[in-house]
Amino acid sequence: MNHTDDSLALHTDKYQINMTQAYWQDGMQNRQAVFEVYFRKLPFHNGFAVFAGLERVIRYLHEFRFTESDIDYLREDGYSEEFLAYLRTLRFTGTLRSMKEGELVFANEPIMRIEAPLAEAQLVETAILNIVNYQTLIATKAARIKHVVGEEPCMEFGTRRAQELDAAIWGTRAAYLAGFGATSNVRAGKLFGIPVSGTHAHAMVQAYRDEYKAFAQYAETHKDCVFLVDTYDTLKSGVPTAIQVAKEFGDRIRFRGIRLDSGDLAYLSKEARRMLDAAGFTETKIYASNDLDEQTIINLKAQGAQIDVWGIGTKLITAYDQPALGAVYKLISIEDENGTMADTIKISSNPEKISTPGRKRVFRIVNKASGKSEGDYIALEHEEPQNEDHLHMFHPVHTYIAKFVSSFEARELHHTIFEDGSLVYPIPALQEIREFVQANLQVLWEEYKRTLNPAEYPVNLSKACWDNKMRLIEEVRQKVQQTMKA
Ligand SMILES: Nc1ncnc2c1ncn2[C@@H]1O[C@H](COP(=O)(O)OP(=O)(O)OP(=O)(O)O)[C@@H](O)[C@H]1O
Ligand SMILES: O=P(O)(O)OC[C@H]1O[C@H](OP(=O)(O)OP(=O)(O)O)[C@H](O)[C@@H]1O
Ligand SMILES: O=C(O)c1cccnc1
Repeated sequence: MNHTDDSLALHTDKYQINMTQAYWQDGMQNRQAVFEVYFRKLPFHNGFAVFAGLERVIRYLHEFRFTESDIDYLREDGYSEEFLAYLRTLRFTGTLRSMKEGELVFANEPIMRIEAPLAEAQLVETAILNIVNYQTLIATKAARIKHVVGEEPCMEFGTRRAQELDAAIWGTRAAYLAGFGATSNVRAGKLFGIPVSGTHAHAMVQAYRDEYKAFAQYAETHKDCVFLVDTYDTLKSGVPTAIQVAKEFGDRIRFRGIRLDSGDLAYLSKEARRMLDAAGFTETKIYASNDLDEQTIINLKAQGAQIDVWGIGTKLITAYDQPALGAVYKLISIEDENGTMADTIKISSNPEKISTPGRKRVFRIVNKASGKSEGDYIALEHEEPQNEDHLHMFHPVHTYIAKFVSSFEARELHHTIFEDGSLVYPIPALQEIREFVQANLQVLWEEYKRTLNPAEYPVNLSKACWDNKMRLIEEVRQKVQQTMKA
């Protein structure tokens, strides 16, 4: 490395810096700009996503600055001294409104809203999307897996397969937040207080060239023992040897379990259970791992597998079946040359992809009688849906799909995190976020939670928000027509 890696300011796409340069040269850099973060499609065909990444976004914005090494590097790239001097002064001075980490989020609703001088808001886009896309994706995958597992513990085993070090660490945190119970990554334990636990690998049995010696040595050195029983022959050698060592060591160890890591996990777990029970080890748990995900787990359960603890690595930490969430960062409002805010829109031939202009608030409309959510309601900044007796909720594209809701609680989902550059939000403990996820899931009807073909959760626009969108679409249409005539 030629330069010290002492900041994340350059963790951005070059075009952000180039746009910033254009704004700065034009004197536009301090115009207030409002951007929103949202995705258009839920990952894994799931019925909801679990938002994760806020804590890291907070750290990033808090520390945002171009260091001398960043400036030196940009100088080599030919940027002018005047522009570099300007970059050196930049800090995040804006306002961030965001959903809390652990909030359930759906397609086409703003997760975050960044309101800042244009240059700042533009420069932070890439890192914010990088963080939110990955962490939300993994938290959602973890929630899917946890949903099919149910009450049994899930352990995160993915570090060796993760897309490098950061992904392992923050992915583990996302998995824990969404309901996993422990990780094998010791550094994640140190950094975030996640419970760390583990068994042992085939290498240990191979190193001793003998299962008995390996298990016995493990038992000599550890009170809690989980023996990996599939190195040679699970039922003929692994399980009997584990039982033998456990009997020999008696009270000197706690024989917590055995781990199965290959072969037919349903058959082997049932046989192993029978053998452990027959030997009196009815409390000893059966751990299973080997490329597990929600599909294999559903299948194993359907076969009556006797698995008590699930170790899940590759398919979780890499979001194997959908390796990217497509959250975007879109400009929704910008200060014009007269100092007034003007809403902006991005048109698409696909109506679902047309952005929704203007500063907005998102509410979860919870039916007071059932305690369940009727859907999310996106309103313009000044609106107070809570004050309405009957809320008209209609589909933003197919507007005839509509209902009136009464006796509801409109829970606002955005919170102020930074106010004019100051952090005003107390970052919650990870444990609290974990509990928040479970409480949020309680509010969702089961129809939205099933992993296969879930029902589509309503995300509606208020009439005022919808009208504003239609007004801008018409404005753009007229502008395009005038351009064509000219
Ligand atoms: N009873 C089962 N029903 C459905 N899937 C299973 C069952 N048992 C195991 N699996 C899954 O099938 C896949 C089998 O993996 P693989 O082909 O690598 O076989 P293996 O026995 O694990 O071999 P290896 O020794 O190379 O690990 C894994 O994803 C595993 O989780
Ligand atoms: O299967 P995952 O969900 O990724 O869980 C982690 C895997 O990592 C370990 O073995 P590794 O894959 O390194 O080697 P092995 O399976 O060939 O023993 C462990 O035994 C699991 O199988
Ligand atoms: O502790 C384990 O059993 C473990 C840890 C990482 C990967 N696979 C298994």
